Amino acid sequence: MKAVVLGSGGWGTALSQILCDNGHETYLWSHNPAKAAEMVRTRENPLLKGVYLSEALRITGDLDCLKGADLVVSAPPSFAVRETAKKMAPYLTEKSVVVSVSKGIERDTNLRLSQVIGEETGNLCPVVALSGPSHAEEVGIRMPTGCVAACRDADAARFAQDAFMNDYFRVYTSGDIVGVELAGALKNVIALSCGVCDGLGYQDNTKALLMTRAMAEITRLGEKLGGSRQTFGGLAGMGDLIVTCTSMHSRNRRAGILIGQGKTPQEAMKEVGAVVEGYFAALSIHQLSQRAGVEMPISRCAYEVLYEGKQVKNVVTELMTRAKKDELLETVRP
Ligand SMILES: NC(=O)c1ccc[n+]([C@@H]2O[C@H](COP(=O)([O-])OP(=O)(O)OC[C@H]3O[C@@H](n4cnc5c(N)ncnc54)[C@H](O)[C@@H]3O)[C@@H](O)[C@H]2O)c1
Ligand SMILES: O=P(O)(O)OC[C@H](O)CO
Repeated sequence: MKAVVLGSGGWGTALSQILCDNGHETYLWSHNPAKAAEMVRTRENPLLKGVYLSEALRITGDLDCLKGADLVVSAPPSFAVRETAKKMAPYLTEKSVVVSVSKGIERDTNLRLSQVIGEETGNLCPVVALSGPSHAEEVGIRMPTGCVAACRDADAARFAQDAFMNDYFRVYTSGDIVGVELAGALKNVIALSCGVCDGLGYQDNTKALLMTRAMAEITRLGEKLGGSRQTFGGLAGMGDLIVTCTSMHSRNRRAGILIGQGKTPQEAMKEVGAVVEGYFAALSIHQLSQRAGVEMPISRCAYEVLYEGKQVKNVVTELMTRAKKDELLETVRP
């Protein structure tokens, strides 16, 4: 099989290495030809330090590598998914399968990323969402990892499962692409918020409280928008929430730590030096939850800190002193 990965950040690079390990003819495309040339020379990506890229992996800045591709992986930051889909569109056929691995919601349209790709490719071929607890740094060194390949087209989901699965990368299929994509985008804001707790010096009780109540609000919005409740308890939901809220690999969490320590969001993102999707998602989620009439106190507070300059200390007090509620019934005590 011929596979092409578009987007040479840490994640696109780690996934291209999996496809290569699985014996597929694999291309890794960078939108920056100079960066592609440097990776060819060093066999390393500065965004995935310490991972040697095998000689069989073809690294290029030439889009013509898409000619005859069976599998196309869309792996840019979410803000560049539409322009990347535009670039792949002329090369796709009805037999192609696109796998979307970015985690976010498109700004302004609030579309899921598979919907954005579908729009730009005229829904010519199926788009599978691959998501789960999977830091590129660990996949790159072949640590056992699990993800979900979700698509309404079960054959396409199985095609992606077959392409990626091996003895260190386990892939489950799912028909709930809505839930899988939303879970991946929503958890980034919570990972950032968890980092803020760390930055403020709060410890394990606080983070367990935050993660558990975040699951409740993420699931509430996800279900309202058509996702399945079970998905939010699975790898793309709970699994990814755990890994991003607890790992120092997480760019969202690291940005949050810096904000908790007093940096502005812009300073924090600059210092992290890689894409912090939670910053962008906070805005879309705020709009989506307002439109759907779903209460999301943690995500709303993150939005207020990131976009309205609210002080993090005030936000914590506000969250802790909200009206008294029943945990299961979600009702407020009069
Ligand atoms: N890093 C991970 O562990 C991981 C895991 C799962 C999912 N993801 C998701 O994958 C997506 C990409 O993240 P990443 O970690 O690989 O990013 P990264 O921060 O490592 O790198 C971003 C990459 O995007 C490239 N880029 C910038 N503008 C572009 C454009 N207009 N067109 C194409 N490429 C462009 C940059 O050159 C860079 O290579 C994000 O949505 C992220 O949430 C990341
Ligand atoms: O580094 P983060 O916070 O963007 O998280 C990366 C992945 O989503 C982890 O599954």
